[in-house]
Amino acid sequence: MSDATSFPKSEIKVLLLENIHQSAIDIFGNEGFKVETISKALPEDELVKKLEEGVHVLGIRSKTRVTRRALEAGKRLLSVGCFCIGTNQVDLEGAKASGVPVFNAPFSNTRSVAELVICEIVMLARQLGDRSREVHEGKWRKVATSSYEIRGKTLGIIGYGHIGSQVGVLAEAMGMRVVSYDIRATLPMGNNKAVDSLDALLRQSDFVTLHVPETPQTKNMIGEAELAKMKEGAYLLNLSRGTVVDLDALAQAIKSKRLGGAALDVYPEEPESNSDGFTSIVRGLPNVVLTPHIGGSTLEAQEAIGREVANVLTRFTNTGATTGAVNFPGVDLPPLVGAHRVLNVHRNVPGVLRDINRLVSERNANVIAQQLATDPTIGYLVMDLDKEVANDVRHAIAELKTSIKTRILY
Ligand SMILES: NC(=O)C1=CN([C@@H]2O[C@H](COP(=O)(O)OP(=O)(O)OC[C@H]3O[C@@H](n4cnc5c(N)ncnc54)[C@H](O)[C@@H]3O)[C@@H](O)[C@H]2O)C=CC1
Ligand SMILES: O=C(O)CCC(=O)C(=O)O
Repeated sequence: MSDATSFPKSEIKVLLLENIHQSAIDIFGNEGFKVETISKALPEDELVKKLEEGVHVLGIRSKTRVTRRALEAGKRLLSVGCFCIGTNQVDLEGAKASGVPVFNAPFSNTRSVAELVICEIVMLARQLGDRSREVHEGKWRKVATSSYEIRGKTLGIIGYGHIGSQVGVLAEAMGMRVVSYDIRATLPMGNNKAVDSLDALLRQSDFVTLHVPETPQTKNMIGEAELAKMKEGAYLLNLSRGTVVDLDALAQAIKSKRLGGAALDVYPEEPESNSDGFTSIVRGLPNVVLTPHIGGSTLEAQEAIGREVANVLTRFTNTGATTGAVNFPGVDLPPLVGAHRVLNVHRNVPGVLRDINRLVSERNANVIAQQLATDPTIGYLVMDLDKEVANDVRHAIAELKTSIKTRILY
């Protein structure tokens, strides 16, 4: 039996973790929702406890793992918002199976990441991290050894999506030659040349930068074998996800001087909050720039992400619209006028629509508007009905064995 939900706005509980920007808190607050904020990521047990207490809208950034167990504990959970680009931290299939759409901000921090990549390319080429640290320590090493211009050098971009293509455009403006590798065909921006294999990219690039999502295919996609294919003295940048690079192999390639340096913003294990310490095999290596997952951490990006994700979550809560959800069939819906709206997520199995239509017609309900979107596993049906019968229809549909989540909007 599904969990039927309908309530006044003041009873909608929003839980925001990981220092989500005030712009989001303001949007939810102005909407009349109840907002609780916690500045760090929650480990699974604590998240389960919070969700069991009755959270309707959960907001996270990249660190909180939203597991199937957490989703199953969140009986009242309506939606999850990732206030970032990556959604690998959420069990997306588990969320879908629980009738919970997951939203993100697909490009509000793109430019911030791209700018940091360009900055770090110059840093690596000039050994800026090391020179700066030395001067802070009172050492004056004015040397040109192993310092280069980036003009005319080749930048290899792995993952030519939003961030990768922005990086390419900026790098060309700095006089670099740009090549890219992606598993799908993409529109090359500027003079970028797509190459047809990872090998080809690794062998010709002076700088290699990674902009792929965390997936089973990208896990350790840069390991010992791939590092061995890179040019002598080349540089590696990873501002995507920590699982993409084998850090033991990277540390070895730096120590043996096979690579000239690396810039890392993400790690396989990251601290949950700013007060936790950080240990890694790559700490203390020469010409290795380490940052604490700040690729998207600019005020501009955080403010924009806060607004963007809070708005889509609010729109889903108020209208049922799932446009932009990363794990759910998309239904774009206008605000509700002159009717009640029944929203039903169901298992996509034969006979489900027949059963729903029977319940509607038995109640003599007039369907004012109806939308259905499906994928191979679920269906999302939205019906605007006469006010007199809508609640009765909602309860009857919620009782169907095929229903996953059913709610009504007044
Ligand atoms: N360091 C930070 O603070 C941030 C990190 N990120 C990370 O950057 C990643 C990329 O972001 P976007 O460019 O917005 O994503 P996107 O989805 O626009 O682009 C990713 C590209 O990678 C390609 N790709 C996927 N698997 C691949 C594979 N095995 N080999 C080659 N290419 C592959 C895709 O086809 C796509 O074109 C995000 O998934 C996120 O993990 C994003 C924002 C901030
Ligand atoms: O700073 C954050 O919230 C995470 C940024 C990130 O990795 C992303 O947007 O995917």
